[in-house]
Amino acid sequence: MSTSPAARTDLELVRLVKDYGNSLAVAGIDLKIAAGSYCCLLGPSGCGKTSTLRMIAGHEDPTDGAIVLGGREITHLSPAERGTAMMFQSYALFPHLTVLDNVAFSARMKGTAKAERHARAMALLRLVHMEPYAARLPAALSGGQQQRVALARALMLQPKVLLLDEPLSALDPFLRVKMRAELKRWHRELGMSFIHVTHSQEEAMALADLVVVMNQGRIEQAGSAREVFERPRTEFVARFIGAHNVIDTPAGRIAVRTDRLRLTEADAAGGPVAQVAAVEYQGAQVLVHLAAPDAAADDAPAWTAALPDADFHAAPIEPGRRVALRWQPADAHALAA
Ligand SMILES: Nc1ncnc2c1ncn2[C@@H]1O[C@H](COP(=O)(O)OP(=O)(O)OP(=O)(O)O)[C@@H](O)[C@H]1O
Repeated sequence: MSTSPAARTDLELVRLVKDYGNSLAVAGIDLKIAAGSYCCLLGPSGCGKTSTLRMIAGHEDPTDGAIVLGGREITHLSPAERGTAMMFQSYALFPHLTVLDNVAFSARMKGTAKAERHARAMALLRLVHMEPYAARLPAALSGGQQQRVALARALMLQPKVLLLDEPLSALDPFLRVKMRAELKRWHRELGMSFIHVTHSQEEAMALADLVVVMNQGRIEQAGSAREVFERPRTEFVARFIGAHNVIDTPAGRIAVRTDRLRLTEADAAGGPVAQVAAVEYQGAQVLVHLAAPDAAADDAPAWTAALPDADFHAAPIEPGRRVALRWQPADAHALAA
């Protein structure tokens, strides 16, 4: 499905707030999501990502601010009127209805004739490779199959934006990777925006064109996966995305990727010094975990250098050794205070 540029629909959140009284879940966020994007709202438990998604869906009333879809304010419209559809974590299929009737349910509520709604539901089941299961009840499906049906059911509403609340969290790790590829394919084929809530940075990096990192009801950084990974804006983002070191320097706090950190003799002039706490062989690279000089014995290592295996084996480093941390100036990213 492709749309002309004029028909492309942005979703915009304007100073959006959700205050539950005892907790400020979303603290006034501004965000623009281009039509056709795959956006992941990423952050730890309690950061406000589900509240944000539920406000976009119309399942939660914002305390303040606005939600605009394609130039139309939808802040206070009912879920069915706003051009969004939500796929829930639990899939929420009706247990007593067949797969076909589950998918066709919203059209039945709207009074669409049986032949037409069944034809549309079948076409969507074909899209998600579930056509052979149309007559089954949900209990006779695997988790991955139920999820496909839930997706087809959400698509029946012909949304401009599909909202996915932790869609992969109930699946085992093997199926999760498989379904990740499926989500990407469906997104490409359907051309609508997907907004996907996750606490997994790996999932967000694999799927999203736009990664929105949230912390305590605020957006820490929004950008492409590469931007967020290569130039984390804050210490929170650097630590949450992982594979970064946060290092204090005279010029301020910086982030340096673990694969860009190099180790030299500790008596070379200048730079932070560390003690090798542990060495972990990982095949293509070797992780050297480093303790700050003033660390207590049971502190977690402060930094990690991921060294190419050939470099490590050419000059092996033993635990207990004192080393200096080195990096190229271009690999140091200043972090906002
Ligand atoms: N219905 C509610 N009533 C009161 N407080 C709530 C309600 N829903 C969420 N909260 C609080 O708002 C904050 C944000 O919750 P939210 O569910 O949006 O975060 P989240 O990032 O999606 O977390 P999780 O990954 O655990 O679902 C939390 O402190 C939570 O306890």
